[in-house]
Amino acid sequence: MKHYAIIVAGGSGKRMQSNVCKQFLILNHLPILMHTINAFYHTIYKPEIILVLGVDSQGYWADLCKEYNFEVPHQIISGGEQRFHSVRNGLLAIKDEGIVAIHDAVRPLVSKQLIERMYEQAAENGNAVPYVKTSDSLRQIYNNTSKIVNREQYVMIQTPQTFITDQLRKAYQQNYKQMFTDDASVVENAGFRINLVEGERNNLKITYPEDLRIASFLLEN
Ligand SMILES: Nc1ccn([C@@H]2O[C@H](COP(=O)(O)OP(=O)(O)OP(=O)(O)O)[C@@H](O)[C@H]2O)c(=O)n1
Ligand SMILES: C[C@](O)(CO)[C@H](O)COP(=O)(O)O
Repeated sequence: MKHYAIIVAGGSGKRMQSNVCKQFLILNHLPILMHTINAFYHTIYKPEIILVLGVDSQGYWADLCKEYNFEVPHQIISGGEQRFHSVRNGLLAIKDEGIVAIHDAVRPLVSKQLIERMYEQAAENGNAVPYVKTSDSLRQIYNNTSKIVNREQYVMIQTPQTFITDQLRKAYQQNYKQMFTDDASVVENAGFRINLVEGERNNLKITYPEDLRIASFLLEN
């Protein structure tokens, strides 16, 4: 069975408010995206890596690879308007059957153990989607007010979300919907049951400036 990793790095990082797209920012001496690709490359599965990049970023990435002597083999595919379109473009580059992990470029702290667990669980169950419980209380907002909800009924979803190619290909034939904020939502809407697997608290998504400082601390400790 072949193993693939689609790393989506086609976003512009508006919430980070930096001049350089956040996936290229330096985290403890290495661009975030290189940490992320290395994490997959160093697993026992050594997946074929498909890197989805915005057309405007591809030259910059080539320069970074030279500057950092980055030699992990990867195929570059152009991104799309939304994350959904970027994933779909990456998926079109996969011709064989296998297991595909889809991962946000901006989750560089993902562990080797979590990636391997996701591939194993997807092989057994068709898909695997990592989650963590919330330690905060949750409220639902409506009509200018809010109401407490039962937090035991909610979990927070991470990546790598991992699927057998058959499920992903069927799911990504659908047209884009606003509710498709991740791959599990696309696959579920195509009629497949989602298999939740425990994720990792450290597997944070670098979204806001303070996340970069937290990630830097976690990497060093
Ligand atoms: N059209 C898009 C949009 C997002 N992504 C990727 O999807 C991941 C998760 O998205 P997010 O954290 O929202 O990144 P951005 O869209 O870049 O950030 P923002 O929403 O703040 O602009 C990121 O690795 C991002 O590069 C992508 O490949 N293609
Ligand atoms: C895919 C994801 O990281 C799962 O938590 C999340 O849905 C991405 O959301 P974003 O708003 O595109 O960052």
